[in-house]
Amino acid sequence: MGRLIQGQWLTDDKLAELEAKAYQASGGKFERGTAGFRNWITADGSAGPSGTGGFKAEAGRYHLFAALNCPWAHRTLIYRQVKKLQAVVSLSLVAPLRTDQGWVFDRNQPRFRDELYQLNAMYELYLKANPEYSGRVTVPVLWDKQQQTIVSNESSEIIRMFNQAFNHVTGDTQDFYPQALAQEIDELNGYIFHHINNGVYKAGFARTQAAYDEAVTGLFTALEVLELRLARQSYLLGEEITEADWRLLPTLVRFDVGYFSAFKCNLKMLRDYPNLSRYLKALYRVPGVAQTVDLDIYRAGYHSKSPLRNPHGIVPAGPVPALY
Ligand SMILES: N[C@@H](CCC(=O)N[C@@H](CS)C(=O)NCC(=O)O)C(=O)O
Repeated sequence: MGRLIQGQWLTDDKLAELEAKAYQASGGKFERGTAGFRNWITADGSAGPSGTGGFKAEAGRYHLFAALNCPWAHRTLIYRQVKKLQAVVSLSLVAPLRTDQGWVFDRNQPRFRDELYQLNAMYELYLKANPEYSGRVTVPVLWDKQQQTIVSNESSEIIRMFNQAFNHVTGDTQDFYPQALAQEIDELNGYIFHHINNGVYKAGFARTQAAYDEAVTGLFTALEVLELRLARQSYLLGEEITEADWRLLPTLVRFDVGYFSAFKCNLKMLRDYPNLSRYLKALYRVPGVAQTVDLDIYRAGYHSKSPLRNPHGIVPAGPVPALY
């Protein structure tokens, strides 16, 4: 994996000591860091809730860097489809497997080539934005071709920009974050992030039994809560799809093929929940969404070789998911 420290790429062996100290300080719990670039694209270029202004929504100006296997990047890919931004915001996909150089592109596979700058690795993009950058090199990244810098590397904010900043460009006015539901969506997002989106990682990356037990209990309790909620209504907030649904989908769609075995989230499979399964299929059928999903990549990605979790890199054959 590795990380940039003052503009230098450091591989995992050099970082292992640093990381072990962080786990020691947290009692074996996995703790997620925060993203470093937090500007906003707005319809008129005025500043958003954080960062600086100057990022006006314009066709052709911005580029999204994403990984198909990354659930956070997945949100942004979904929004690019459902908000009809394919022709407005261009896209590069990294190869769906992290290496000791972090996320890299693959010139031999057209799907995973960077046509914008012919980059070899994502860290080169971070260095283009800031040659002295220190921190994790994460996807997704929303890039401004005009100012040659990163607008944002925080998926929860990129989807809010995609939700409305480009409406005048695309003519698409669907609103997945309506003002009247904003508070309820935020509260549910917080709950789902803590127990489900990040809950699977807390289970999978735990280094003590207690940390794993806590995460897995929280995760399955939350799934039961949502299962009950979906007995009364089609989507999390009622009969209309909202941001809360789009943020849940990437975790649900990876559950049976990835988290169940690779992260030991195995009290139940997602398919054992009738309402969540029906709900997942309904979201999957929204035009454009299926193109953002690749179960074989998830299965291979979550079971890739890892000295801690899967030393031989054996990819399990099942389960065969029932998505369609
Ligand atoms: N805050 C970020 C987190 C994104 C994130 O953690 N991405 C992972 C891939 S799933 C990543 O790129 N990790 C690289 C690393 O941690 O070095 C977001 O939600 O956009």
